[in-house]
Amino acid sequence: MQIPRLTKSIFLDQFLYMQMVGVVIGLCFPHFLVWYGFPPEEVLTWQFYLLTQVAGQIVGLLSFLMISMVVRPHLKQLSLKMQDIAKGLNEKDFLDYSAKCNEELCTMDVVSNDEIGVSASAYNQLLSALLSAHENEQLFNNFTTVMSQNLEVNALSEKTIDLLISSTKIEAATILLFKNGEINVEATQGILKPQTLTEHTSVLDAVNKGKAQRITLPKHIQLDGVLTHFTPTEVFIEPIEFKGTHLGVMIAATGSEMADDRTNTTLHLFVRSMGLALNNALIHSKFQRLAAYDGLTNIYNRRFGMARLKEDFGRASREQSALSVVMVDVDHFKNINDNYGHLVGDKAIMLIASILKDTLRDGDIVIRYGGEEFLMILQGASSKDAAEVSERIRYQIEDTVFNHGEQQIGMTVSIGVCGYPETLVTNEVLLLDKADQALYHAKQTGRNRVVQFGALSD
Ligand SMILES: Nc1nc2c(ncn2[C@@H]2O[C@H](COP(=O)(O)OP(=O)(O)OP(=O)(O)O)[C@@H](O)[C@H]2O)c(=O)[nH]1
Repeated sequence: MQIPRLTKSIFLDQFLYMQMVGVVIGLCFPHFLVWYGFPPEEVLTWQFYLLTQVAGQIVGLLSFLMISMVVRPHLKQLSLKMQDIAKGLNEKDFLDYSAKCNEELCTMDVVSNDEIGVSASAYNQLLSALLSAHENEQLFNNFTTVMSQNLEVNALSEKTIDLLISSTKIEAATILLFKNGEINVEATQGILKPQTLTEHTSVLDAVNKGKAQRITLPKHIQLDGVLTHFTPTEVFIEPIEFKGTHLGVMIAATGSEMADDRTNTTLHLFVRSMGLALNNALIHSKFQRLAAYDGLTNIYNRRFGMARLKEDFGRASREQSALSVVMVDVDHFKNINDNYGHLVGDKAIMLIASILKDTLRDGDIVIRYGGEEFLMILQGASSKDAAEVSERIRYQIEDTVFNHGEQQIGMTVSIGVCGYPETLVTNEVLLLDKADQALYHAKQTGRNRVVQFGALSD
């Protein structure tokens, strides 16, 4: 039953109704006393009426005060806390509010099982739903940033695993990707021997057939040291796909605690969204490779080589460290083309490129500089060191016989070397130019030779 509202305040309405009840009680009470046996001449007097009216008003007032004292503080607490949330939501960064929000500060005490208690507990549930929705929003924002800011497959995979482990119950994870017919470990954290997972049937099923698996391990089964450093409770094998193409698989394991809803949702969302981001990253790396490599020899092309030389020279001149460039040119290469055809010439170029590549140390690079001309950048090598390496290369090429059917084709190279800072040049183009002069000298003085620029100028 709804009692009509008299004012805009429920508490004021309550007060007015209690006063009305007081008036009615004050009017009825003398008649009740007559019915009970009191003499009418004593109780049906205006003085007695006045007295009962006053008593009725006092009872009405006390009842209003009691209700105000019992109910009002709870409602007030609820309204203040709700105002706090509203303020927190309006602020730009809800993060501050949620960080400050502890049980004492934000939650309501549930002190009764009536509507007031139900409101308090509904408020608490709403608050925790709001905080967890906000946490999820933050997490997905971070994930979107990771996806949009990382175009490298490796960085993207590593950062996704970092985020997954830091924000869910997942404690170890590995991302395996399918590339050039092989499954490779792209990023891993907390998984022992991730490489062995590439042969596991469940993993192969995920990669080849897109089959997801969730394995719950009973508590008594100890898998210590097999998959992770800890005892996993659940292992997820989730295929990573893009438009039906299987790109790879994410393997994730929870630690002591089972995966909660947030972990499940996050894991699935990450895996689903990663398909697109990884596909973009793979395309990007293919383009990068195409842009940096020479199609015939699969070594760096001139464009990439020049950019790299600029960087290396900049570092060497800043740190005053050694850097040598070596120009290698095949002798009378035109004859090979003329005598055996261009296809054989191409194979000969490929052979020379692979010999050069195999001779170099880690960190040194070989570039196809022109048709049958190669450039090598040797970091930390003096001109003397570079000449020694060049001499080995010259000898090895001279010693290698290139078989074409029945025929055996011999090749030689001429090499020009220039080293910084022995030859004190101001930029990398000048350094190259000096090596080119040394090469020219090698050609002019009979070919199949190594010439150092420094020796030239002496
Ligand atoms: N097959 C093949 N030949 C190429 C390629 N690039 C350049 N050449 C050939 O390499 C030859 C280079 O000839 P030249 O510059 O005259 O030099 P060379 O015959 O090696 O003589 P020297 O350098 O003076 O010892 C030319 O015949 C080019 O056509 C290539 O990618 N494939």
